[in-house]
Parts: sequence; C-alpha cells; structure tokens
Amino acid sequence: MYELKDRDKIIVFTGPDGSGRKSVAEAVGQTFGMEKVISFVTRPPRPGEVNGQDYHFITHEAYREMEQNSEFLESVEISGNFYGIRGLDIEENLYQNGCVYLIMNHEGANILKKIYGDKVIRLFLYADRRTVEERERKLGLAEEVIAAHLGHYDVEMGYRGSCEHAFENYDLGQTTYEITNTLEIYFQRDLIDKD
Ligand SMILES: Nc1nc2c(ncn2[C@@H]2O[C@H](COP(=O)(O)OP(=O)(O)O)[C@@H](O)[C@H]2O)c(=O)[nH]1
Ligand SMILES: Nc1ncnc2c1ncn2[C@@H]1O[C@H](COP(=O)(O)OP(=O)(O)O)[C@@H](O)[C@H]1O
Repeated sequence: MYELKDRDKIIVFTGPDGSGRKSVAEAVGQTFGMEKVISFVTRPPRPGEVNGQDYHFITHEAYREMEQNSEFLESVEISGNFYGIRGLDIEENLYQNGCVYLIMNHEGANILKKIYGDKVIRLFLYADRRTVEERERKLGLAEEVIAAHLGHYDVEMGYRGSCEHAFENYDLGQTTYEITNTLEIYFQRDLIDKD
C-alpha cells in the first residue's frame, strides 16, 4: 500500500448536477496537470459518453464482485445505479502526481473527507435550480434524468456549508479563474513548507 505524503492533495468537485463541476474540473485539472479518478458505475453510458473517460461502465455482476473484493473506497446508490471509487486508483494517482481530482455527490465527498482528512479539499459549485435545469435540457439529458437530478438539488445544496470552498458558477471562465487562484494558494503553501 502506498503511504500518503503530507502534501498529497485530493480535490473533490461537488454540488448539484448541472452546476458545472465536470466542465470546471477538466479546465482546472489541465492547468495543474491533475488526473481525474474515474468512478465505476452500473448505469449505461449516455450518448457521447466514453468508457474509461467519463466512467468505467460495468455490469451489476462485475460491480458486485469488486465490492466483494473490497476494492471500493466508497460506494453509493444513486437513482437505482451504483457508483464507486477504487481506493487503488486514488493511491496510484497520488503516488505518481501528488494530487488528484474527483467529481462526486455529497455522500462521496463526505466519505473521502472522513478517510483522508486535511488532504481533501472540497470545492462546492452551484447555480440556481432553473439554470441547472436549463443547462441539462440543453445538454439533451432525458427528462427522467433531469427530474432525478432536480430531486437531489436541495440535499446537494445543503452540503455547501460543509465544504472548504464554494463558488457560484454562472461564468465558466470566471469560476475556473477563481478556483485556480484558490488551489494555487494550497500548492504554493506546500512549496514554501518544503523549503
Ligand atoms: N459518491 C459518488 N458520487 C459519484 C461518483 N461518481 C459520480 N458521482 C456523482 O453521482 C451523480 C451521478 O449522477 P448521474 O445522473 O450519473 O450524473 P453524471 O454522471 O454526472 O451525468 C453525479 O452527481 C456524479 O457527480 C462516485 O464514485 N461516488
Ligand atoms: N458557467 C456556465 N455557463 C453556462 N453553461 C455552463 C456553465 N458551466 C457549465 N455549463 C454547461 O452546463 C452543462 C452541465 O455542466 P457539467 O460540467 O456537465 O455539470 P455537472 O458535472 O455539475 O453535472 C454542460 O453543458 C456545461 O457545458
């Protein structure tokens, strides 16, 4: 097992669906050369989603087997589908890069915080309900998926106060800029500590 270093960082993008976590995370990830830890999921891919890029799409049987082998650090059921993060994927990524990012709901963010403590920085993104609904409709998501997401909206919004930082996302460039500045402070602090 890889022993985590003090300065290893786990960046968790959380907040309601449609708040822009994926878009912002990709941009910020590129800026800092951070890799995404990809979840395993039992839901079928949506049009345009790529296996191994958006998710590892696996069958219920394969998921159950991984679960029985204790491969998941956290595993949750959302709208009838299972989502899990493999512990080894986080550790291998940290070993190579010293930082990783993930996109998850409040349950996953909470579990990671409990396990990894100060190494976890939770970035909460949000926009008002109508905006996220419009974005998801524009994205072409099925009505039942949008309805399920909106059904989780209030619970996800309630997690804001638990996160280390929160960002309203209406202007993608601005949000990305603010998050980059926030993370730079963490990364610079580590450089200074190292000296
Ligand atoms: N706790 C947890 N949440 C996850 C994981 N992977 C994805 N999620 C979040 O769970 C929700 C899944 O909803 P889904 O309809 O599949 O949305 P999408 O995959 O973001 O388009 C999203 O908010 C994801 O960000 C995971 O491994 N653990
Ligand atoms: N600030 C923004 N302004 C307008 N559209 C946005 C903004 N941020 C994200 N989007 C769009 O909203 C949709 C949902 O964003 P996404 O990053 O997939 O959200 P999440 O991962 O939180 O579900 C995408 O089509 C994305 O391009």
